[in-house]
Amino acid sequence: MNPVSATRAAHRVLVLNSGSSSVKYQLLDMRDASRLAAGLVERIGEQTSRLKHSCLATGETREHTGPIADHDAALKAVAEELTRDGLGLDSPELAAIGHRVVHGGMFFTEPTVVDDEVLAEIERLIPVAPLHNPANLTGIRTAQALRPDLPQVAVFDTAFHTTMPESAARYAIDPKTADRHRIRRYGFHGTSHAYVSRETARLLGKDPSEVNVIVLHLGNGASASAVEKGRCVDTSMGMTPLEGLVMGTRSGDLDPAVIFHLARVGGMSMDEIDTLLNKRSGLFGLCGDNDMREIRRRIDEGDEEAALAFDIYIHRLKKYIGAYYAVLGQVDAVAFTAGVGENAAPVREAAISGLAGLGLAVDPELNAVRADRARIVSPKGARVAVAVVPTDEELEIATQTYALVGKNN
Ligand SMILES: Nc1ncnc2c1ncn2[C@@H]1O[C@H](COP(=O)(O)OP(=O)(O)O)[C@@H](O)[C@H]1O
Ligand SMILES: CC(=O)OP(=O)(O)O
Ligand SMILES: [Mg+2]
Repeated sequence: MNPVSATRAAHRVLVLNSGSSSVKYQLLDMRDASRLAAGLVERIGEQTSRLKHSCLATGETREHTGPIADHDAALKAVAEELTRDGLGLDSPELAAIGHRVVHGGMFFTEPTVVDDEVLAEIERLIPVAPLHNPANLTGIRTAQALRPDLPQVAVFDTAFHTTMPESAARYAIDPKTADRHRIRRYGFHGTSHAYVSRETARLLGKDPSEVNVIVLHLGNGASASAVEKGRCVDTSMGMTPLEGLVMGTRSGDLDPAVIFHLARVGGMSMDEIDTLLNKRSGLFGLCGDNDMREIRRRIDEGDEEAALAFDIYIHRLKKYIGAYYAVLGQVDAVAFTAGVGENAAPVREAAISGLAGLGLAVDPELNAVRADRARIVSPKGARVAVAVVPTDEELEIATQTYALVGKNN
């Protein structure tokens, strides 16, 4: 902890992680990085929206169901919950509000205090992040309206990946066309990849500058990254969060000609294809379920459709582990994180199986342990560690926000 910050009157940070139909939030006390309140608003825009709020100080949890029309209404509902706990946004103890912004393009390589120019640039990037950036913008604008005097800080999913070499970031298309339309690999989930690669180094008792890590962020959206001595050198998501691994509802990698074929021969419109690949593909498209828990349950009951979806998911994951092994040349750890990575032991086991030639294995007993802490699940003395490292995007956003606001004070 920084002793200067400990004496600051304003030491709380509210973090807003606005997704396309949800808002996750946390209020943290940055003197010890403890969580004061946390919650989630889901299914925004539907009749059955749900707000789940926990106050860590009192141990109280509240849940409301009912229509929440948009992100603006969602944020106002969150502000009311915080006020009920005596943690309202009007508190002088609040130092800043940190926002996850999914697409920062090439422009934003670091967390940034929001001003009109920053807002305009996030807005210009909407065409390459149509599901995410509009929600992030609404979050920022509503927060500004509630506390116009407070610094609003944007923390970009893309920032950690801006260290990628051109050989990894460029697609093999004519550079003039690419530059005109800002087509390149940006990568996403960067806050998570940064946090998890650092925590993995810590777990190994090393400095991040001493280790090479393959991070597998497997949530609803999923991405892999190759992190060399603390810097990202490749990642599986591309210009948008559609490329790469098989995800909950997104296809990941696909022959681009499939799109021409669906349009020309299948008679589908571009919007229909977009919806198909982003919202009705991946695990959901393959077997009708996007939740790994449900897929495992079906497999246990002998469901072949679910088993094939699982195999396709694992095959893609294994390919990326191999690819990033080759990109890095030497690997110290493979780290599994996010909802699936942290909880689904069969996914870790299947993805690593058969990779003993690369020095990779999981110990079945260690892998079966359920715990919230970072841990190694490879056999003792293995050449490469396989680790489970819980991600904490909200803590990372709060830390970056507080550091920036402190610098500017
Ligand atoms: N116990 C579990 N076993 C297997 N999968 C799980 C478990 N808990 C959560 N998951 C998976 O995690 C996913 C959500 O991950 P999360 O990182 O919260 O995603 P996101 O932040 O993208 O919404 C769920 O869809 C589910 O598939
Ligand atoms: C960028 C991205 O895919 O985010 P999420 O996993 O939250 O959808
Ligand atoms: Mg997530």
